[in-house]
Amino acid sequence: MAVHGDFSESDVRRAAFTGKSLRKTYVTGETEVHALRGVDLEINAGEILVLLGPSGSGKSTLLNIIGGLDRPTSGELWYDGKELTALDEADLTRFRRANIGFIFQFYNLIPSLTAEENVRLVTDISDRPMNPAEALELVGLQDRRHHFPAQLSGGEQQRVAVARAIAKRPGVLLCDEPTGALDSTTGVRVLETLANANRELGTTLILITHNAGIAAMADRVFNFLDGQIASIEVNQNRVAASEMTW
Ligand SMILES: Nc1ncnc2c1ncn2[C@@H]1O[C@H](COP(=O)(O)OP(=O)(O)OP(=O)(O)O)[C@@H](O)[C@H]1O
Repeated sequence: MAVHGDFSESDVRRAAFTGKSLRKTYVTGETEVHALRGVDLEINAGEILVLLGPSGSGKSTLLNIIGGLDRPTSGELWYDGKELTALDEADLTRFRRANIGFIFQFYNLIPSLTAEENVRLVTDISDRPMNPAEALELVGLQDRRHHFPAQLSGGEQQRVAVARAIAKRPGVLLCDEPTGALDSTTGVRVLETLANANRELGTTLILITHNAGIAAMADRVFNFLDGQIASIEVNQNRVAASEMTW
């Protein structure tokens, strides 16, 4: 897909996470669930990282902690030299607004707003956003910007969600099953737009999937098991999103 825009490396907020002994325990009544059991990690700025693992192994818990939506029960998390686990709520919210874009399985677009208006919701409250039209061009939807979500296919709606997430130029994109609701061809198109953001904007991309095929586009894969990173795979030869099928 062609990508236009005047983005330079200096536009990118450099990102690198370091996690030390991250634990998360959920307590419900008498029951304790150990969702993360002492996770140590390094996430490189600008990499594509895939989190794989069985249901309940802690992937979403980690993603939410990395994105500042939740806090670990214990342990430290650092981003770009700052300790996120030491921030108060207001500063954690500021970190999240400035640095993190989220993409979920279901697109969470506002039905009564056009594609462009959905993106504008984010750009209106960001420091130095892209123009919404420019963000939609990056995901190949410049011709659909005046369409409402109901007038777009599932894959197109997810690409609007990607445009919304990248429009504030976040250093990090966190994606929880971004193709879970899509067929293979449409899912590949969405992954291409994510890979484009990684390549063109230098955005660090962290992606949860149940689909082991998607791991082929990653630089590295964290394999989760029972609240821990059981193994890490390094892909010497990353496969282009456009060449993947499942
Ligand atoms: N808010 C919560 N309260 C209590 N337990 C929770 C909560 N959120 C998650 N858990 C539990 O923590 C464990 C890890 O959940 P998590 O959602 O991180 O797993 P996951 O690997 O993302 O699973 P899936 O692939 O099914 O999304 C699970 O046992 C889950 O039931």
